Amino acid sequence: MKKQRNKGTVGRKESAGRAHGSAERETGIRSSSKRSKNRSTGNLRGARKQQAREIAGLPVSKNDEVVIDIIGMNHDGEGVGRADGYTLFVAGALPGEKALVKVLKTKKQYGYAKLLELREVSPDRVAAPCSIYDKCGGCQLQHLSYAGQLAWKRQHVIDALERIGKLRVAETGDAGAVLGGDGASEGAGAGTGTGAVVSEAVRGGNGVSGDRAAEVSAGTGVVKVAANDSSGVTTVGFGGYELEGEGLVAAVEPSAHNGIVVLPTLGMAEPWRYRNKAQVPVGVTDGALVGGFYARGSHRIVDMETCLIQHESTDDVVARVKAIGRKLGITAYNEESGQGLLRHVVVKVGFRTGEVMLVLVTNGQDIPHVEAWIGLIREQLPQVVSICQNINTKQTNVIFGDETRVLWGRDVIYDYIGDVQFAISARSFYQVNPVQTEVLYSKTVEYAGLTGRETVIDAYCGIGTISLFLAQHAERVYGVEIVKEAIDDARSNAELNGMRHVTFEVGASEEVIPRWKEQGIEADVIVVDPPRKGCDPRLLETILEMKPERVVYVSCNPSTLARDLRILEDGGYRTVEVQPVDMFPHTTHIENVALLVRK
Ligand SMILES: C[S@@+](CC[C@H](N)C(=O)[O-])C[C@H]1O[C@@H](n2cnc3c(N)ncnc32)[C@H](O)[C@@H]1O
Repeated sequence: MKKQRNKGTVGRKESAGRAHGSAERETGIRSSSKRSKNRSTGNLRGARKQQAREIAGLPVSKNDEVVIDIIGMNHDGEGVGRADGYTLFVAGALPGEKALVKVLKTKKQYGYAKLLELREVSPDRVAAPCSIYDKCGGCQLQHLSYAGQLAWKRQHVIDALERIGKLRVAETGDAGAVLGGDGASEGAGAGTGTGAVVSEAVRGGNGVSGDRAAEVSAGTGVVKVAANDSSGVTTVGFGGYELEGEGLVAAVEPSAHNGIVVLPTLGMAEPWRYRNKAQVPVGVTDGALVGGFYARGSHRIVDMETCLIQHESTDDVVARVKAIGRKLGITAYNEESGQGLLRHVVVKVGFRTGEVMLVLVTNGQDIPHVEAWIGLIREQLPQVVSICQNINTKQTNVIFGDETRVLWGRDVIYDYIGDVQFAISARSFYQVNPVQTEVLYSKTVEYAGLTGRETVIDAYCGIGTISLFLAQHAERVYGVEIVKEAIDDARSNAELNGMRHVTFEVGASEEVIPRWKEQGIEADVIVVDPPRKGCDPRLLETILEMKPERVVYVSCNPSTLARDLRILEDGGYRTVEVQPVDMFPHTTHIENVALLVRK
């Protein structure tokens, strides 16, 4: 039997800004069994629950409604609350909020609850601008202000370094630091530019529980930062960062000279419409061809007209392709039956060049009325310079099949990161946020400290984007990557840019680099950009044996970054600085670049 509340269920969007500060302020647990006494099965159910609770020894059980304080946010972007010391994850709740939640599921160590009503609202809560935010799984943090997102990402990195890497993070000074206006930082963490003073008092009295609490005040407001409880939860309050120029920056100066400086996250001045690639699943709803996104936690396709993190061109291309498909009577692929033709519409956009590639992923070779299709796309979408078909007849979640052919136009589009030109094919990997990629790579080059005379190794080089960026400032660059097609792209991109001093090899970094060492190749700098699982231990061993002056570690996973930094520290390196870069605004992804020098 479903319990009714006088206030209805709130979604993240609805709950935004819905303050209930004057409402009842109890923090106790409301047992669902107690409140169901008027119902026929209530007593029995209550007794069972009571029993289960006693057995499990948990302070709450399923369907209980409790008012809890949200004290942190986990790596999935869910609010973390405590009910009598028991951890509850609550999607859509933010640190600093008090919320009425309903327990959905309990496990021994933690459980999940649904947000019913906000009793106290975080000042960092914003109304998500996207109309489908509640249904789509693409973004997780739109209900948190952008400044709040950046602060949380930085704190998440600090937590990982301290807890997983057992590394010492520099405390930011009593006198504070400076918010940089241009994203530049000088030396180890001393920011330059205009802006506000940032100060952080450790074990500060901002009322947040945890073993470390800090308060940061900036010129534009107050940032409360608190961190760390024993369950690995980051607790953080937000606010007070300033948007200026190219990005949102704040540099923090360490008070002591020891410890790693973790710079404030480099964010985007305009954190919307940043993606250059969309992969839109196509299906049928009520008999009509639709394309959009998979509803959260399912494989049901929901139609979508606009995605606020995609380039504007993408909306237009997808809408017109769907309309043309409907007009020509194209069938949509059905995952369950394996029938139907059109599986995905993939759109790639060159931000700098404006060129667009359209890829129709089909469940079969033949596209009915293909000439009419091409004609209409060309007529309606002049920015499209390449129309490709990729054939995928497998019953799989993998988007692309092995065969790609050009239906019309070129087989690649071009784009630039900085001054380096890249050719992007239907299948080639290319960073999805070109604006922030330039920020990330510029920081990588800065950390590499190149004068033009160095030999650099770029491990896990993909299509050689970092290698070519580095090659503009180095005497020789060696790149290694395990995927052959990526190395083919890397070589053609080197040629495209007339860079002959870059050598690429296919293979595992942990096998190829030791071989290079045996061949007498010595690196002044080694750059690594591994997948989420981090560096292979054999590669770390080889780095320690090769003893480059600097190691620059680009990472998409703070946990494995922290683990690997520990190994490098133990082997004779010192981590000087870590720069979080926001490559994926409104999502929980965190990218970092770290500088290590030989002790
Ligand atoms: C995070 S991506 C980095 C790509 C590239 N540096 C960039 O910025 O676009 C990691 C890359 O490592 C490659 N990879 C995975 N395991 C590898 C290994 N053992 N050795 C070399 N490359 C590997 C993947 O194929 C992928 O291209």
